[in-house]
Formats: sequence, C-alpha cells, structure tokens
Amino acid sequence: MTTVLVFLDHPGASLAKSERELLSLGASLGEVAVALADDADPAYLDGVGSYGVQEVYRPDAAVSEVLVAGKAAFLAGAVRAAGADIVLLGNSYEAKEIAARAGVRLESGVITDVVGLSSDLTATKSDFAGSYTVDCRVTTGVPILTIKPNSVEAVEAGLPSSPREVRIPVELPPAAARVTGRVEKPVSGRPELTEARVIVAGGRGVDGNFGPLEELADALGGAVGASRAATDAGWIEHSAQIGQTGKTVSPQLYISAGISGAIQQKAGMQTSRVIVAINKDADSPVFEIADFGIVGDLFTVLPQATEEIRKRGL
Ligand SMILES: Cc1cc2nc3c(=O)[nH]c(=O)nc-3n(C[C@H](O)[C@H](O)[C@H](O)COP(=O)(O)OP(=O)(O)OC[C@H]3O[C@@H](n4cnc5c(N)ncnc54)[C@H](O)[C@@H]3O)c2cc1C
Repeated sequence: MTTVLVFLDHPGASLAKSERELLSLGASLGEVAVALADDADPAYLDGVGSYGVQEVYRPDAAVSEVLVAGKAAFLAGAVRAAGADIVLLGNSYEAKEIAARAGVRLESGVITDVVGLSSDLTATKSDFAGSYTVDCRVTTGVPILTIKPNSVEAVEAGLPSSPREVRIPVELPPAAARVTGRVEKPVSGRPELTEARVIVAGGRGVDGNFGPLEELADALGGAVGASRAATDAGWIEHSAQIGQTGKTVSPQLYISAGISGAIQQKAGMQTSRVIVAINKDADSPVFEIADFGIVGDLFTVLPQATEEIRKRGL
C-alpha cells in the first residue's frame, strides 16, 4: 500500500480548506499519515482522523522557533519513520522552502506549484511566469510535491478515527535566524487569498478606492487582491499582492478590475479557472487572458454587478 505523508504546518481551530484538499488528494493516492509541525486542538486532530489517518508524526523539539530549517529536519525524519512513498505540502513560500530543504536531506526530487496530479504521479504545473503548462515527474527518491490551493476537490471524509501520535527526534540545526516574537494578523472575515474560490483584484485603476471591490467580494464570499501598483501605492496591505513577487492564486473565479495584465501580474493568477477583466482601455493586455471582458469604468461596472448578485441572492 502506498503511504502518503501530508505535512501540515500551522494548525488552526479546525482544518482549513487547503488542508482538506491535501488530505483528500493523499487519500486518493494511498494511506495517509500526517506530519504536524505544531500543537493542535483536539477538534483539529479529529478532522485529521476523519480522513482515515492512523499516525500523526510530531517533532520532539520546538521546530517553529528556528524558521524553516527545523521543520525541514522534522519532515525528513517523519518521511523516514513513516516509510512514506509520496510527500504532499501546501504551496506557501514557507512550505516550498521546507520541501526544498527536506528534498536535499532525503536526496529526493521536489516539484512545486502543482495544479494537477495523475495516479502515476505526473504533476502538472505552470512555468516561466505562466507562459508554459508543464507535465513533470520526480525520478529520484521520494516525490515531494507542493500543491496549489483549489487544484483538487476537498471531499468530506467522515471516517471516525483517532490518530496515534508518534514523536520524531529532531536535532535542531544551528539557528542562523530565530523567531523572536509573533503577532497574529487581524481577522478580516474574508477567506484567505490563496484559498479563496473567488478573488476580486484591483490595480492602479482603483485609484485608492477599494470599496466597490470589497462590496463585490463580500457579495460573492470572496477575497480581495491587488496588483503591485496598488500595494506599492499603499492602498491595500502588501499581503494582498498577487503576481511574481506576490502570492500565486488559482481561484474558480478571478475578477480583475483596473489592472493592465502585465506579465508579472499574470504569473500569479493565470491558472485561475475563469478570468473576468474590467478595464476602460479596450486594448489592455489583460483582455488577452480573460475569459470574459468588460470594457468600462470599474466604478460603474462593479456596483452594478454587486447589486445584481445581491438581488438574485447568489
Ligand atoms: C521584478 C518585478 C516584479 C513584479 N511583480 C509584480 C507582482 O507580483 N504583481 C504585480 O501585479 N505586478 C508586479 N510587477 C509590476 C508590473 O510590471 C506592473 O507594473 C503592474 O502589475 C501594473 O499594475 P496595474 O496593472 O495595476 O497598473 P497599470 O499597468 O498602470 O494599469 C492600470 C490599468 O487600469 C485601467 N484603468 C484605469 N482606470 C480605470 C477605471 N476607472 N476603470 C477600469 N479600468 C481602469 C487602465 O486602463 C490600465 O490598464 C513587477 C515588476 C517587476 C519589474
């Protein structure tokens, strides 16, 4: 039986959607074990158990205190202890770095930004700022794959099981950088950008007023994103930036408003399922990648869309 080790980093009160997606993908490939970097609530562990997970591997040291190096050492130990055949992680910058460092320790191949995985472990990803869609396979060691949110369907598992905790001895690497304090981000009530099924993103055309975008995002239960021009202008926090030097997203629906569609912006959103672009310039390059385009002023179009969606109770 294939053993799939799923690495879960920051356990919340319950399983996040992207974590359920990883566990669902793992369960479709074989028997799932979990490597859990941090302490978790019983409700969270129940959620993990509901995917049939029998073993949860935990570090015997405070790996979170030394940034990614400690977590990579723990993950490599958990892969050996579980006899894992496949390793799945999320696709945050941190997860990708942990994957890379664990890959070096295990002499295993790593594929990041995976948006599709077939049963023979051929991974699909987009490369060179979204210019190519590439199929690739790990040919050495235990395949380590980081999976983009919204790439697989999260199925509800519901198997009653209480996973057994297995402690992994971790020798913490000498800390070149240590965590000295943590402040939790204020909760916005909107979904996390990389997990959202709907994103309404604004650029320079928003001219400092994200209000109409927030209204539409709330009507659709979505998140608000931005181009670098908007984050550089200080109109919205940097964590909302999508693109080459921001976040990579692949929601079901990406609504781009007042964004020209530069290659560096496209790099972060090109794999979205459906792209709707609103721009007052009919020749804007954003229309080249849009499934639906509206030539118009976003301050006219967005409120109309919001009103219509609210009217229909969608
Ligand atoms: C190394 C590097 C990394 C980068 N990384 C990123 C990145 O991660 N993410 C990113 O986004 N960019 C990134 N950039 C910047 C990128 O090249 C573009 O400069 C940026 O994406 C432009 O943002 P924008 O589309 O919002 O602004 P603009 O290009 O100025 O476009 C604004 C658009 O809004 C339209 N508009 C104006 N008013 C309205 C209105 N009222 N209604 C409708 N439409 C309107 C205009 O027609 C125009 O098309 C990077 C650049 C470099 C060099």
